[in-house]
Formats: sequence, structure tokens, C-alpha cells
Amino acid sequence: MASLQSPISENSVSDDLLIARVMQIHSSICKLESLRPSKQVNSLFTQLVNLCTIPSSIDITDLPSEVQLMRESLIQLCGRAEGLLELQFANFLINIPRPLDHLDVFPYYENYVKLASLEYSILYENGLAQPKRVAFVGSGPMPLTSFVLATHHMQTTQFVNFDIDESANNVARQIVASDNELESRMKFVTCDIMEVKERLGDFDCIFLAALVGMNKADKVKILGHVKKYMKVGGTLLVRSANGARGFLYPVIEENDLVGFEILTIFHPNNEVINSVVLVRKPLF
Ligand SMILES: C[S@@+](CC[C@H](N)C(=O)[O-])C[C@H]1O[C@@H](n2cnc3c(N)ncnc32)[C@H](O)[C@@H]1O
Repeated sequence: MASLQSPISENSVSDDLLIARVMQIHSSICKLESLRPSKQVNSLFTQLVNLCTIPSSIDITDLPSEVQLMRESLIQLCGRAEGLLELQFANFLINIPRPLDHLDVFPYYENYVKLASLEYSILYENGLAQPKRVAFVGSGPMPLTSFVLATHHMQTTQFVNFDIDESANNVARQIVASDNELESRMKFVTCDIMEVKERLGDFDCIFLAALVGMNKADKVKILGHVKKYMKVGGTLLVRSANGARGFLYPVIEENDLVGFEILTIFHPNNEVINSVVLVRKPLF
């Protein structure tokens, strides 16, 4: 294992050094008393994100078992921290006038603007410029993707946001309530997506957030469930991860998408973290 002190070149990082650094950060995160945003929590996750966005040829699906276990633990920790970060800023926003004018207080706002723009362009290239009804599964306390899509790209689309966490929906509703037009076409439903059945057939496009299905088995189960109930010819946009970004989020592989027509798989190489996979439920 290479020395941890050797500098990481801006252009790439060896797999061994990357794994060693990620394990070191994971170990520090595990020692934290809380994952709520703080100087220490923010610093560790910023280091982790910066490390995992350096170009790397690592194959996340081919890791030693102890590293794979660490990765699964890290994805859970990242998911919890992301939810707490969103909740803190959402609770701040509902206590100021016109919260929708101040979404950029959220540290990763620009990333979500870029991700939503990327996802919109992929939908546009696949003939879905202005879907009538969109479901966002795993919208969270700060449903930035739905907000950005609804205000920047899909000004007539109806959105239904599904989240298992009632407290997330409560605060998200209050943010939307500050804008009558947006509130008229953006709803929030509290449920486990595995409990939503026929209603999934209402949507032209369904987004599946990266944190819905935190491990391979859960993700594949959710993909199968959505495929069963989504409408024939409907599209599903699945957030995934590639390379070292796979230490932060679950990775969707083509063999997880059996039964879907794969339209686009896009791996960003800028500060956008998630890969975008667009699939369609075949007509027959
Ligand atoms: C933190 S948010 C991230 C999404 C981000 N706000 C966006 O706009 O892209 C992810 C959300 O997924 C929700 N979630 C996880 N599993 C779910 C499930 N099975 N059904 C519905 N929501 C789920 C969590 O409660 C969490 O609020």
C-alpha cells in the first residue's frame, strides 16, 4: 500500500492510495458523535467528495470484500449526512420570506442546478422535453431537483414527490407554499415507494434519487417494482455513480436493468457527482 503522505496528483490517483484515503476518512466519520452539519462533519465530507471526484480508473464492483463492506457503510453514512444537511437548510429557508429565491444558500445548490440541467438535456434528446407528469422518488427535505426542473426547464409539468420521511415532506411543502404557481403543480406524498403501485402508471417520467435503495439488493428490488407498475413506454431516470464516485452512491450496472430499454448512460466528469441512466419500459 502506497504511503498516505505521497501527494495525490491533480489528474489521477492510484487505486491503492484512493482506497487507503477513503478508508481513513470513513474511519474518522465513524468516530463522529453526530452526522449533523458542523465544521468537522462538513470538512470530512468535503475531503471525501473532492477525493472521489478526482479521475480514477477504479472498478467499484471489483473491490476486496473488506473494502466493499466499508463502501456500503460509507454510502449509508453519506446518505444520513446528506439528509441532515438538507433538513438543516430547509428548516432555515422556511423561516425567511420567499425561500425559493434563496435556495442557493444550500452548499450543493449549483451541483443540483447542473445535474438537473444535465438530466433535462438527456430527456430532451430522448424526445421528452415537456413531460406532463413527473414523479420524483426520494425528494427529501430540499427537493432541489424538482424545484430546478419545474422553474428552469418544465414550466407546465405536474410534479409528485414521493418520500418515505414525513418530516422531509412537511418542510418541503412549506418551501413550495411560498409560491402559488409552483404549489399548484407540485405535490408531496409520504410513503415507501415500494407501497406505491398503480399510481406509478400516471407518470411520463419517474426520477429515482441515488439514495433510494442504498445497497445493490434494495436498488434492484425497487427497480423491479417501478418497472412492474410504471406505464408501458414510460421513462425512468435512475441516478447512479461511476468510478470513485461509487464510494458515495450506489452503482447501477446494465445487468441491473434487465427488461428495460436503455436509452442513455451518462457519466459526468465535472463537479456533478451522479451518473444519469435513462431507461424506458418497452411497449411490448
Ligand atoms: C436526501 S434526499 C436526496 C434527493 C435530493 N433532495 C434531490 O433533489 O435530488 C433522498 C431521500 O430519499 C428518501 N428515501 C429513501 N428511501 C426511500 C423509499 N424507499 N421510498 C421513498 N423515499 C425514500 C429519503 O427519506 C431521503 O429524504
